[in-house]
Amino acid sequence: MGERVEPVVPGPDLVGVNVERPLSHQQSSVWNKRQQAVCVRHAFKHYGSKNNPNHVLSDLNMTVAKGTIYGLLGASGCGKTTLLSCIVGRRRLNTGEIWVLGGKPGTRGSGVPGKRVGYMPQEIALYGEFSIRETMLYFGWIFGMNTSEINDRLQFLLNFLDLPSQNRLVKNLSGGQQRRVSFAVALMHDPELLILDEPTVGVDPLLRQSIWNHLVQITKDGNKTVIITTHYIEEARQAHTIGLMRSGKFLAEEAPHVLLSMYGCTSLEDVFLKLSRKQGQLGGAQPDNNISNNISLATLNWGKKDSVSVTEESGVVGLNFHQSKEVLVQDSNGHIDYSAKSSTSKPCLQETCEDCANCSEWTTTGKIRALLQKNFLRMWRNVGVMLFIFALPVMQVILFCLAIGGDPRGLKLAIVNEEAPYINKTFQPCPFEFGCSATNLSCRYLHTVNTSTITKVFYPDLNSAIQAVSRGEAWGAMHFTDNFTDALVARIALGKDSDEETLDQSEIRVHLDMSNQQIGIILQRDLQLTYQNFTKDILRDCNQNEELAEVPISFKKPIYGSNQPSFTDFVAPGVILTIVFFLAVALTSSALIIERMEGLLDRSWVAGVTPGEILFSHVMTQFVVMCGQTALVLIFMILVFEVECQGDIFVVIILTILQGLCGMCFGFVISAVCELERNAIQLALGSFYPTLLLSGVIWPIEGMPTVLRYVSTFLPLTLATTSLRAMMTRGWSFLEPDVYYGFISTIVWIVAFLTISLVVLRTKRG
Ligand SMILES: Nc1ncnc2c1ncn2[C@@H]1O[C@H](COP(=O)(O)OP(=O)(O)OP(=O)(O)O)[C@@H](O)[C@H]1O
Repeated sequence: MGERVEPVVPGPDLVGVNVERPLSHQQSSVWNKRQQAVCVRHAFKHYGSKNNPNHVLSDLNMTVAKGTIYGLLGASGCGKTTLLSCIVGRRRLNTGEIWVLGGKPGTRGSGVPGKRVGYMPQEIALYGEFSIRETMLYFGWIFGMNTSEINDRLQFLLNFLDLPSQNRLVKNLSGGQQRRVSFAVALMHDPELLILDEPTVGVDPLLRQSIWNHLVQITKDGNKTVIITTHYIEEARQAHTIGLMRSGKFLAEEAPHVLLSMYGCTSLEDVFLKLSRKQGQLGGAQPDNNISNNISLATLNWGKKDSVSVTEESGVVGLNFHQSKEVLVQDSNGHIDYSAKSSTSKPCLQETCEDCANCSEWTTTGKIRALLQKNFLRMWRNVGVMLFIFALPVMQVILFCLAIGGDPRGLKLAIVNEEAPYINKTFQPCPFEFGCSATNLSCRYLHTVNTSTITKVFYPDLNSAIQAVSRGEAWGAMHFTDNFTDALVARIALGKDSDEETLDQSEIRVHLDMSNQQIGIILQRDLQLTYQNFTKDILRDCNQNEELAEVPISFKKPIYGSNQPSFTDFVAPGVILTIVFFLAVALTSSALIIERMEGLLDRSWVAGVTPGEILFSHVMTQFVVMCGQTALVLIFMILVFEVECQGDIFVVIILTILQGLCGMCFGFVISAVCELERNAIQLALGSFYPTLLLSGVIWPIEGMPTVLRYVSTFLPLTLATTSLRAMMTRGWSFLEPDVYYGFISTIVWIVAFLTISLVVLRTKRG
């Protein structure tokens, strides 16, 4: 008994076939060094609220020895991925402790998450538009490798995993090839701990075998550890230890051959079923205490010449080492120790983290460089989308300038002129010789009407004209009585002494369709102006002072703007900011969601990239795009369509860029808050109209009820719009409060949005 017994683990030679493989001397000595790669104690984790929690991990204990393969098995939804994400520092336990490679995940200097861990998530989690080489370069840089190291490793992985040409785009690879690339990414930096979440799902048997072969290979020297989940229970025979998980606990944590022998089963699936039934009967995870009696049988039946040398500290230990009160430990003399010592009370072996010294070399700058290159490459690869991103603001400006602010033209006016004769129902045009003695003043008035705005349509009687308006054929009906001229002359001559009939007959009667306020007001304005011009003409012809026709208010040269203000000039500043703000929202609102849904964000977190670094890289990338968009918007608005800009163009540009930045940050908030892309789109679109309506872009906020006006002031676009309007239309400098309030408000919003995004991202990261 004193002679050394070689431990045995099932070999990798055939997938699903239990072939025993003696451990190397080196490996077994490593196991005996009591090194733990991962140690989990009393782990509790739930999702959902405290009132309605979904308990996923309940008092779970796990020990993974260094230099071993640990197969994590269990039914779908039992909590495997959750456990792994806690191990890699993606999520935090509610209670309990986790030690990984001698440190606590997420703590400074632990290297986890970070380069000490290689993680292959369940999803493919690759950038489809990247080639295999670009994918490897990106992840290599993230892990602080230099390009020549990456190239060397890439060549090895291409050969080893039988990958196609390194220049093939990931999206054009088959599902199996993509999985292999994803596996290669996890192996890229040769991590100490490899965590593989179902790497063999949907993979053909040959490839599965080669994956397992490699895992066995890399753990051989005892320095690398692998935790792997799989639904193909039988393939896990090749692991050194198996953790059978159910309802958030381990039913057993044991070497596969021991499990098979102990339960007298020929397949691990049967063991799992047996244990699950047992757990069901017991109503918990406590295993059968009598099971230890089978252990001697198990060990006796094991192998032809070997017995199982299991040590508590190796991680390849007795039945349910951490779950039961029974501990199977074989002493140096080969005696099995059944002492009822609960392993759950055993603390994790805390070692110093020797390899963390070089963790600090792995700088934020390197990661940000990789993230920036990745973001720009993604943009470049989607060049069609990029062109659209730049064409969109130009299109919006062109459409705005062409469609908004112009005076309506060709407005039909139904005219009934009882003074003008009809011959055979055909209108007899008015004579054009208008002298002072001209008898037909209604014709003269009509002649003065601005024909580009108003199109005159003549009707024989008032009734048919009004019906035309009712049918929508004209915007108004204008009626002159049959003795309009005489009555008007008498009215002018008699003045205040005019009788009722004279006043009535000299009136130009207009019945307008006022359903469209803009058109109604324009018609009123034009008809009144026409009357002013008409009376001026007459007075001039009759050698009278034509100024008598003027309304005695004189509008001098305006202090700001012109006497004929354009609606375009009023709306343009708000429209510039709205376009830049919401384009930036559109650019960023789904940026993180897409990465999150594709599992890429998870991969980045585990690689040790922080939320701040991710946000910063996105801000930088989108900022470049946004500057281009801002330039195009301002060039088209100011240079091409000659929208008035009285102020300092440099300050105008700065404010516009800041608003774009503000929109980007708002987009990041949406992206961080929303789980699904469609929710992000809904939120972005849903915020567009309220912001547009309440920010004084299309209507002065002075027209709003007081409360709404107050609310409006605190929106990101309101003060900025007022500021830009003041600069563009009044030419005010930055020193005016109206101007600098816009800057202050924008900067405050940027900081607020960035803070919210960071907090939400950190919370979601766990
Ligand atoms: N982010 C989350 N929010 C709420 N519940 C979650 C979340 N992630 C997982 N769950 C729930 O936790 C439980 C365990 O999920 P987990 O993904 O860990 O299981 P799993 O064993 O990995 O499953 P599978 O083998 O199918 O991948 C499931 O009921 C799942 O619905």
